[in-house]
Amino acid sequence: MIINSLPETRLISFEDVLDKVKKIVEDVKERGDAALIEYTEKFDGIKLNEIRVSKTEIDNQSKKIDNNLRNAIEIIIDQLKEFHLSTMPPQMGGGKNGIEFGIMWKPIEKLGIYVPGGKKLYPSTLLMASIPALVAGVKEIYVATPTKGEIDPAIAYISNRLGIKEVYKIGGAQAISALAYGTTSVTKVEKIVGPGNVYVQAAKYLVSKDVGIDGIEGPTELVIIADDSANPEYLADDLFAQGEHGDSSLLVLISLSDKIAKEVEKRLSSSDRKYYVVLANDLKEAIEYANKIAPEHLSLQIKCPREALKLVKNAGAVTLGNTPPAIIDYNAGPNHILPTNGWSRFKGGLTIYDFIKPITYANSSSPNKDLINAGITLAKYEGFVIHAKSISDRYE
Ligand SMILES: NC(=O)c1ccc[n+]([C@@H]2O[C@H](COP(=O)([O-])OP(=O)(O)OC[C@H]3O[C@@H](n4cnc5c(N)ncnc54)[C@H](O)[C@@H]3O)[C@@H](O)[C@H]2O)c1
Ligand SMILES: N[C@H](CO)Cc1c[nH]c[nH+]1
Ligand SMILES: [Zn+2]
Repeated sequence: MIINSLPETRLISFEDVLDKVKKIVEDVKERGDAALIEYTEKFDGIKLNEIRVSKTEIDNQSKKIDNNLRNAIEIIIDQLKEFHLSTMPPQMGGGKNGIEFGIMWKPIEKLGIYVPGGKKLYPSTLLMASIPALVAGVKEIYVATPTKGEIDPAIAYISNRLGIKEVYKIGGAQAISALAYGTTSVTKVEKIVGPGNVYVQAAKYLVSKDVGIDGIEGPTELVIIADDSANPEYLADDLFAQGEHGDSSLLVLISLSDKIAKEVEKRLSSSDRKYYVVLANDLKEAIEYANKIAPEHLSLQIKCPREALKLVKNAGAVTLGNTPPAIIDYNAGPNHILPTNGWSRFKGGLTIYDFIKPITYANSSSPNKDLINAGITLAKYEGFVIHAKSISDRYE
């Protein structure tokens, strides 16, 4: 179905399932493994003997991938590492008025990664989350992913290759609750990252009062801005491609050309899912529309993508010109774990900064007198006389 207006809302929002998910999260928190086993049978149709994947299963499944896939994974590991290494924070800090100040970046100790696996397989997501985590120095990574019985061979291979500590055969809200609160089989973590459907994201939202989360990365979103230089076949391919994730994907074409819009619509009409196709009067208006949607993926298939890039305010990741958005999903370097539901208004995709914490410090034996007095004055103004005394006793 083609809709010739901008989307007003996302196709499915996690608010629609919050009540249901809350029950699952609380049940797992209370009953642990028993609840995990029940929900996995109910939602994934799998009777689990063991929640944690054994080392033997990981080793045996790893061996099932062929050389071609193994080489592809190695090339992608290299590419992602290079990108994330290029974003490492420089040494920061300095001093003023006799105070030495600085910042120390420390990795999160125990990290949980959710790797989706309901409708499709996502070993690529395991790479996208674990590589920046490892570059950032995270030592213990725990992975939850729904299975069809045995662990997927590529996920098993990557887990071995990257030294993932434990892998659990659980998905959905129950997996998020288990990582957040711990069960007999599942290790409690400090932070949970990773994309997934609305159940997964609603659960992340609910547990975020107790553990860190990376944000909301729900059903895939793609907005393309195209002009008459774009290839209608590529445009349709890109929309179809992100539609592969499921019916909840939000797919939007903002066209500066009536002819291109019509040609793409012709191609899309063979599909029975929702596409939004709208015309914009000029590039400025097209970018305004995109900024308002604040999509996960933004593709600028126009003559002057670099100029347009400067006007982009809200997007998870942007591909320029003919670059296919799917290259971000697999092998460009930047992350495919990206904010959805308009969250790109205030956050970006996953980077090493999701895995390190800044710990600031200050040190001084003889600060400048005016600075000392400024602190004492403000402390007294606030009524914190002992704060003031603790400063003046040292330095006055
Ligand atoms: N934004 C991003 O960065 C990004 C990246 C990759 C994938 N994605 C998105 O991740 C999603 C993956 O979704 P998926 O469903 O294939 O896999 P998933 O692993 O996210 O979800 C599967 C789990 O959902 C739970 N579930 C399914 N139906 C349920 C129901 N009726 N009630 C309660 N729980 C239920 C089950 O527990 C199941 O294990 C897609 O929407 C895709 O677009 C987003
Ligand atoms: N497009 C997804 C992010 O929304 C990422 C992905 C993984 N595999 C294929 N695509
Ligand atoms: Zn994709």
